[in-house]
Amino acid sequence: MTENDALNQLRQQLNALDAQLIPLLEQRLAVVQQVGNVKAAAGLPANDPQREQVIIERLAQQVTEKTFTPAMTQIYQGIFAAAKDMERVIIKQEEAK
Ligand SMILES: C=C(O[C@@H]1C=C(C(=O)O)C=C[C@H]1O)C(=O)O
Repeated sequence: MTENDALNQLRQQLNALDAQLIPLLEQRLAVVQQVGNVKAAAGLPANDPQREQVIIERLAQQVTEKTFTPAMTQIYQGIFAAAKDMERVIIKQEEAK
């Protein structure tokens, strides 16, 4: 197998994994949208660092390959940032009403 074949095969594995991840991330964003609606109604801020800390600690327990923990934490920090941006849009829309 050439190096190019190996790269293509690995990228196909990534494509298959992404095909599983994307619908799950979409489901997560749909729940985040609902959280944004609840926070907007309750006057709560998007950012909840304590809750994020709990998620980060749980993922550190769940990750079986411990050398992946920093990368996984980084991924989740990106997820939190995107979630909070979405929530802030919802909260702002509610405040403008
Ligand atoms: C979704 C929430 O809002 C924010 C986003 C989080 C997330 O994406 O899991 C966690 C905490 C909050 O900073 C929440 O408060 O549960």
